[in-house]
Amino acid sequence: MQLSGTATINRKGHLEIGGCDTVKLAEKYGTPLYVYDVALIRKRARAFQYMFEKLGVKHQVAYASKAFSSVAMLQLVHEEGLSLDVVSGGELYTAIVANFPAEKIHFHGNNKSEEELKMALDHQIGCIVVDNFHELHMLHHLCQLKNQKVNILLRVTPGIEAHTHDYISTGQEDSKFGFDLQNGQSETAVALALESKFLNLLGFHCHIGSQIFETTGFLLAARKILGKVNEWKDIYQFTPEVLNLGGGFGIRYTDEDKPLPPEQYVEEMILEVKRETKRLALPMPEIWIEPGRSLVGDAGTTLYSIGSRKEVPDIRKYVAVDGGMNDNIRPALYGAKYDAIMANRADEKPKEVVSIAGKCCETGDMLIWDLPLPETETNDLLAVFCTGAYCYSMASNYNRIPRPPVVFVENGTSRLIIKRETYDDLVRLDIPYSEKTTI
Ligand SMILES: Cc1ncc(COP(=O)(O)O)c(C=O)c1O
Ligand SMILES: N[C@@H](CCCC[NH3+])C(=O)O
Repeated sequence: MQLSGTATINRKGHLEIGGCDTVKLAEKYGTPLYVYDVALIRKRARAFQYMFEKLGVKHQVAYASKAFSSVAMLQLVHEEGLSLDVVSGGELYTAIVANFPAEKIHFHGNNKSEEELKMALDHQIGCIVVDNFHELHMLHHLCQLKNQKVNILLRVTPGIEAHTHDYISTGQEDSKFGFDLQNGQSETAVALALESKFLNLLGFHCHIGSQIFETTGFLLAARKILGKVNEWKDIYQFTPEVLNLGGGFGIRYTDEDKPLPPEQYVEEMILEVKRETKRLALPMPEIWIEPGRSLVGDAGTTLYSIGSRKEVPDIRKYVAVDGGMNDNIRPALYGAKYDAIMANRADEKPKEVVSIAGKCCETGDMLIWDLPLPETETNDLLAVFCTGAYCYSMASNYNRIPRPPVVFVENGTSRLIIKRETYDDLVRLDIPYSEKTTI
């Protein structure tokens, strides 16, 4: 297995990330523990911006904070010059606490509440990505009440089947997201938005899915949208300032995955949009993108302590760790595959094949099937790679298990950025029955 970013194996045979020995990190912070390689996040952030700058194309690279959001993470994202995509009042609140510049925040979601839209307007965020007619009317009305104008993009569904898991495919016609591009919904939305003196229509957004390894779908989406723009331009005297092609760029979880470098996704998109706008004599729009997983996914590693073992003779060896579907729901939810090594004996050759079980009371709580490892012992340290995206952010307290802490490592220094939950945290919102509280 190929190590990512600054990960390496040190002279003691321990996995080291960001110049920090993972065995020491586990001693200091306990396990399970999420460790983020800050240098790798910075590298990815720069890689996504590089081609836009090289080719002189106006752009925004907005980090999709659903992948992993915390105050420190958003501060790092801002330090690297990115914009931000939020998808709920909670993600927006985190951005505000992190002092993220409001004008660089974009608000997504297929069912934003009135309260969430008011919050976005109160903070005068950069752009609201309007998903449906209900939201379009509600936003117009709220702006009218406040006598405030807001920038919007219309999220369109281009009718593209991305080659990925059904649950994370979003560009197909039969989707809960966006205005359909083919059946006239998008055109009606354009007309309504342009009629409103409170909605400043910047352009269009589409997001075709997640963990995508090729550029075809993105290019096809761009062509489809620009084709419609061309049809509508004389009717509405409107051409978009912004074309947002979403996120979804794939990463390597295991050696089976073959993602493209960030620069290639961006370069091909830019060239396609340039070609198509030239062909149709349309003005070149700004291009915005929204990478989530590809900015943080392989920068995250989860450290677990190995506990119990169970052998089913001639069938399987189960090795259990002190976390599982609470801190990484992806194997149970999507059948996602991960790679791992023994962090405290990373220089040893595999001696057995084991299956890594989580500690939840669910048969499906299996993190990795059939993993070659050196002979495992209780208290060995397992490092599961590529857990930076959609692991902490989708973590739960199922079985009343506290969520693990998160540390950033960089240049030999570790820094706690999210504390471990305590048992007290778990009961913090509980109201004892004995108080006879009535609502
Ligand atoms: C609208 C939107 N933008 C961006 C993303 C980020 O996707 P990814 O993490 O695959 O880059 C998502 C999630 O799939 C999304 O729904
Ligand atoms: N949570 C998904 C990605 C969802 C993206 C949201 N649109 C995953 O872990 O792969």
